[in-house]
Amino acid sequence: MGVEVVVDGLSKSFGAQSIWRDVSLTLPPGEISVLLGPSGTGKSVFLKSLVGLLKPEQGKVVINGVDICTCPERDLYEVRKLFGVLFQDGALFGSMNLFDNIAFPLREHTRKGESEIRRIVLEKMEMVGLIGAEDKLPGEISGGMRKRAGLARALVLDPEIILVDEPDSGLDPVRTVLLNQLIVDLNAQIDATILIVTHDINTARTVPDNIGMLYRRNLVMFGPREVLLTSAEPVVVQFLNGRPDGPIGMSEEKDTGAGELARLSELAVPPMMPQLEVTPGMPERTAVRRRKERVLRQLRTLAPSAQQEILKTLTPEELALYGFSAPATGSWPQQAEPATAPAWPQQAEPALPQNEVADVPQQVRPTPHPRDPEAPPWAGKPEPAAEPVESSRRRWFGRKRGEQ
Ligand SMILES: Nc1ncnc2c1ncn2[C@@H]1O[C@H](COP(=O)(O)OP(=O)(O)OP(=O)(O)O)[C@@H](O)[C@H]1O
Repeated sequence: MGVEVVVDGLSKSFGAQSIWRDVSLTLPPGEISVLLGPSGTGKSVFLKSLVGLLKPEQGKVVINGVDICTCPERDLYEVRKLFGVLFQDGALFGSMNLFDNIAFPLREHTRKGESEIRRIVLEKMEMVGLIGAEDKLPGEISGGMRKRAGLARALVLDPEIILVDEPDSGLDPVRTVLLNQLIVDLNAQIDATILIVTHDINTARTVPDNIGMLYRRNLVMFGPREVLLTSAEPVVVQFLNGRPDGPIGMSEEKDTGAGELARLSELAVPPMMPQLEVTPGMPERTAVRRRKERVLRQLRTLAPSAQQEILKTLTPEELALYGFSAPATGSWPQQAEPATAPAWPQQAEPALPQNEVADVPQQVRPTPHPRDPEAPPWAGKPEPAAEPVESSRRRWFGRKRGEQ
């Protein structure tokens, strides 16, 4: 199974330019997460910081107990072996054919013989559908093939963490969906922890288990996909609807007028789309079951709209097991206290320690846009405090790290 990546209080600047500050999130092991954000918000800088290519000034990135921001170079070298990175353009060497490009990390970082290298390279090329293209140069193939070759190269060292920078850039919608399907299938086969950086709405809505969003130098949120995809935060609604009016503008520092926000508040949050399933014949994604257990443990801390979407994914047996009653009329949720601590009948692992449950608020970031009358216009209209939805949204958006 992939390893957990814990990011705690990370801040990065270039000179006087602050890129993002105090970013905290945990990439759950073996799950697929997406980091969204408008252009220039520092998504690629975040990926490079995770793999130790850039050094944040503050905070930690802890992987297998090693803080890669402060560890000695030799420890960083070891931790980096856990990673496979697919850069935007595939980052292939133009003068090498695909076979040699994909074999490169094996020849550089291992002592494997050429026959073993050949076996591994062909296995990975088959996984990404590139068998037969071994002798092609990167300049002779399409953008989609280059991405797949980059993915094959990212896989040859059997990574436990895969970082993917904008898999959709330069691809048509069909190739994008095919690449997304490939990533989901790969996750089923190797159970690696995957983080995808993108601004493609369709990818965000269909691929990940968890979604985060960077905006104005802050991590607006990070958590189960249902939270962001049902959020009514103006910046999220604008982004998911791909609208010109709203807090996001050509300039990062755009001010939003009241009229724009009013138009935005009339927009519906797009309905949830089903998550991509693995291709028939592939192994199941074991991360799906682990995630379900994890998310159900934190269910009551989530916004009601997210709770509803999560409960809809449960079978009647799971509803009964977790102490939720099925809706009589199709309205959700009818949530009761679970009779017992959640436990799957087939669960082999011991019950989680208490503090693991207490970790949940670390996923819940305070909003940089507090909804009060003093807030700037882009923060949106304050809603009546008595509304249960609002109070629950405050619980999701307004919680400080460490608060229960
Ligand atoms: N090595 C660097 N030195 C100085 N500034 C940098 C460096 N790398 C990135 N930046 C700056 O950091 C900011 C964020 O860049 P980044 O590429 O991470 O954004 P992004 O969110 O990935 O954008 P896009 O979605 O357009 O790819 C930009 O202003 C960029 O100019």
